[in-house]
Amino acid sequence: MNNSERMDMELDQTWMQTGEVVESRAPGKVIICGEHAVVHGTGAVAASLNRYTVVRMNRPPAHVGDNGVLSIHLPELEVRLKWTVAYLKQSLPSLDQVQPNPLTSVGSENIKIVISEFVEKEMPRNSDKGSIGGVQAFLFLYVSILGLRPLEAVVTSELPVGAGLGSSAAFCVSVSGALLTLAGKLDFHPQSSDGIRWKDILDTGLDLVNMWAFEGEKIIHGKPSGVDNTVSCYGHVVHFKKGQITRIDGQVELRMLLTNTKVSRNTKALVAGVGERAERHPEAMAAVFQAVDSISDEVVKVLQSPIEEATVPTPETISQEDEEQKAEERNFAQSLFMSEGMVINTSKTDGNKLSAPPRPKRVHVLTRLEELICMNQGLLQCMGVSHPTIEHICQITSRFNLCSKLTGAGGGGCVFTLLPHDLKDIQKVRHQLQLAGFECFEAAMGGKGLQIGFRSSILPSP
Ligand SMILES: Nc1ncnc2c1ncn2[C@@H]1O[C@H](COP(=O)(O)OP(=O)(O)OP(=O)(O)O)[C@@H](O)[C@H]1O
Ligand SMILES: C[C@@](O)(CCO)CC(=O)[O-]
Ligand SMILES: [Mg+2]
Repeated sequence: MNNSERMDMELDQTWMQTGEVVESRAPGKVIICGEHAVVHGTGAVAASLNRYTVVRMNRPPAHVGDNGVLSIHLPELEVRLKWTVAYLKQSLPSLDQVQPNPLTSVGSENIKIVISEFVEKEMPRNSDKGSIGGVQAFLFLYVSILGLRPLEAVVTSELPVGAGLGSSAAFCVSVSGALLTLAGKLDFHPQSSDGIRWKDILDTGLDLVNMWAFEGEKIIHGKPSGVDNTVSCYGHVVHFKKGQITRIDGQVELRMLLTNTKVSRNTKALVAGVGERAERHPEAMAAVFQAVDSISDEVVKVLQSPIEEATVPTPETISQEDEEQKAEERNFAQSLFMSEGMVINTSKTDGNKLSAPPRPKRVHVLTRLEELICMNQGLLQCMGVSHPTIEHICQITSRFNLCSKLTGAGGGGCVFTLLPHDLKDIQKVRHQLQLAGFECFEAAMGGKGLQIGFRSSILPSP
């Protein structure tokens, strides 16, 4: 039985009441470039992934009152919890007295402390930190947005948890989306573009979801930049810097392979580790972050450039251009020829003149992107967040002239490999990765963000 069938069965068995049933789905993400540095204020480019976390919530009818229960089922964490509302009110008196205000997160810090103490007390002693963090984030969002009311929730996911694909953000976004829908705070586009099941949310509502999801991410992550929840919420490919987002409607369609190292890691610890390294070596790390920022800027330019191929300059074309442009292009051309195994005879270069290549060479924009991705992987090594398994995957894919880098927090998790459109032997690459013990899958980037689905009679009027 797959996840969705399991959820359906569960819903049908337990939720056949007349209450409201809402579904919410939020995508995972890949970071094309800029992770970690983005926490320190530089830019990152990220895209939503066609894999989702889905929440189903049932709010029983009002007459159920305090005899109703709050039940949370998180199958990915093997967590099932249930309390009567009466018990919650008795255990959390300070929260019972506050009227929830879904429109602002002011005052959240106090609620977080109360919830954290409650979860420590209620969860089994041997619970792992991941489960505790997930339950804390859920309860915090529930109390803040809906208050202490009966609710049944199941959260399943197509994303590997804790593997760099933004599972924590998809969790926070989908939970916030469902709760805000039940609280009546979201408005929907009259025409749903995904059939009757999924509705798109108007932007003001998405801003609200993103604000709450960020608060949830803080509980799981410690110090998130906000890039993961933003991409999961709004979807598409975005450039993110200091909370500012710019959607990139690029010309270049990206294909990628994701390989899971299966090495478990924790984003909170990795982000903290980079922060400590930055404190030990402030200047060196500032330079590393600055280099990542330049890479992100260039990735944006490449993604927005026309699909037609760029021409690598010949000596004739160079002589027509200004000096600065010449130097930049010469370096780029040299690095390309070198990476293709061609020998550059530097003695033949004369000042700004490039030794003549055999013939004018045309370079696809994807080649530039690949090079930037490799550079970013090198800088992530400098930050101390790579891992031998990540390096191993990079080596395997480089045998096929493919470029890979970690995505997300690193330290294990998933590696992302850019696939050229004309790549014919993808099966060979996959086979080599599988022989080395890795699991991989092809995924699409840049789809929609959060969407809401309704069951029964509560479809919003068009
Ligand atoms: N489906 C889920 N159900 C419950 N909790 C989840 C779920 N998905 C993620 N989480 C919470 O998020 C934590 C994993 O988040 P973490 O940030 O470490 O990894 P990630 O988000 O998958 O990767 P990255 O942040 O690098 O993109 C889990 O331990 C859990 O607390
Ligand atoms: C490592 C990090 O940069 C990305 C995790 O997907 C953390 C963050 O931005 O919050
Ligand atoms: Mg995360």
